[in-house]
Amino acid sequence: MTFTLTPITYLDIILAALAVYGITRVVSKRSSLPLPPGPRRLPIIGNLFDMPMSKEWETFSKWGKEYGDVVSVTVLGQSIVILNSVKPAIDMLDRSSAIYSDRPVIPMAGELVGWKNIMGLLPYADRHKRYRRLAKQLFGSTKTMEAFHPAEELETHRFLKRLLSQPDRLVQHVQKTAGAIILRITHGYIVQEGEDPFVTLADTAMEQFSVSSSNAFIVNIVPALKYVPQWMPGAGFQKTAKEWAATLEEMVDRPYQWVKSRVANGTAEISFVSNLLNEGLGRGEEEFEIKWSAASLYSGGADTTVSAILSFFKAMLLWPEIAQKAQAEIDSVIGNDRLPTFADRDQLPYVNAVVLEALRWHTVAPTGIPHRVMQDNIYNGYFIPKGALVFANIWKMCHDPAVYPDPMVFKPERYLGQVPQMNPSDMSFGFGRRICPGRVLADASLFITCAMVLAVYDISPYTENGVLDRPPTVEQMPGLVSHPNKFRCNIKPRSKKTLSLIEAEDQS
Ligand code: HEM
Repeated sequence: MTFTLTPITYLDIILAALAVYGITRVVSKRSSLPLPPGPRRLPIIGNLFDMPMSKEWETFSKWGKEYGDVVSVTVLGQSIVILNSVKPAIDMLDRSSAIYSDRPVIPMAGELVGWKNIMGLLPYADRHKRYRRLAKQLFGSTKTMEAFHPAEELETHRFLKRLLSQPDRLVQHVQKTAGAIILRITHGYIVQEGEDPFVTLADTAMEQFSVSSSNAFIVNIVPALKYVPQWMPGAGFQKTAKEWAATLEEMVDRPYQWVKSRVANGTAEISFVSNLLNEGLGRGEEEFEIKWSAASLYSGGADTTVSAILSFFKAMLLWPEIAQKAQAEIDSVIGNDRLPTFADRDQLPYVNAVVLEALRWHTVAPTGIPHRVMQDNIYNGYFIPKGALVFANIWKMCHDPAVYPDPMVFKPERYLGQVPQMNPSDMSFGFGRRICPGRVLADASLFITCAMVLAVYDISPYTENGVLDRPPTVEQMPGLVSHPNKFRCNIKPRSKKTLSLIEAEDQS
């Protein structure tokens, strides 16, 4: 796919700076209290040139060392507050969630393409609360999630089979399985082997989201440009926005119509959408909210789960002794006549600790999604202005040596024994009223994948023409959702017995 982007020039930046100059002055005069500390601001542009172009969490962590756990910068009049430890994140985003739960407006992705209707970008208002209520009914707790355990087990078994037939396509299989599980739960849809039309559509729309929410589009820096008509020179982004809006609409509507027709003829599987339609919902506004909240779950859940599962594979490659310890636990609890299931979970403390460590070691959403402050506020003597964007530096929280000694080492033992270290689920899924609504599903997917994969496969260094690969480097790639950097590995059945478990007919 090719994208036409509008390059940003210094003139653009200066224009944007002048446009917001007035706002800066108003904000800075609103309180006599100081903003939280941070790097020195220049007149008008503030910290524009201090802002990292990617991997923000690294710069944010450096600032944290210099200025403390609550840091602030200003970019073209926009205040940005960075929280580098759990305490201020809980104080502000959880305890004061009534005023810390809005989201920023992203002109290109949100307004022009239409992603503003997705849960993650909705303003904090009634519609957002209704979406969340719907999602909570579905998988708000381990109990409600139980209805979907058979589907999770079945799809993960299909994943094992795909790995057997094409072990070199790990990333594609993980992507397919994550999409398959969510589409099954939200729409009762079973993905096709090979290319699946709904998965392809969703992946295209997500790719477009990633570009349209970046500063590659100047309209994201100068929002007033969104009013420029399409025929004006330089307004090519309006045409792109129209095309991408059509993809998004299709991604939201097609799977919904698919379920609707099955509910009408009585052949729909149990799912988020079919449950709601069977309850008699689905007219006008309700229909809009059902289909957009279902699509929100796909867009929030597919890529994040992929990142977490890939990091698990990489960790098992780098720390084979940990994989062996987990395998010994699985063998002693389950034997090797069947695959693990959710019913075994309580008897597998070490595997559960591997799941937690995978979540911490590689931080899937290193800076979360920014929250926007809805009212002026004071925190520890600092002024937090209305409209400020608050980033939780989740990467730092998960790699703080004071909380997790040797933070780059994968050590599931951290969570076992008399004095376990902090549970990384407490921060990995964000905070307050915006906390990830898919966290119970994410945890379930991670557990069943780790348990089933370890039960039947050995993960070892890749060999090409008899030459062993060197251990992969450990790096988090840029992005709101960060994947581990590329690596390859051998994935082989542990024994003839486990091979027969992989090849067996589906259990569920
Ligand atoms: C390992 C997997 C996952 C991680 C680490 C993760 C992490 C996060 C984080 C950090 C946020 C931002 C929270 C905040 O603003 O404070 C978030 C939001 C969100 N997540 Fe997840 N997530 C994961 C899986 C999922 C899954 C499986 C789903 C859906 C099925 C999902 C759906 C969402 C949605 C819809 C939001 C937006 C919530 C809102 O704005 O109200 N996520 N997630």
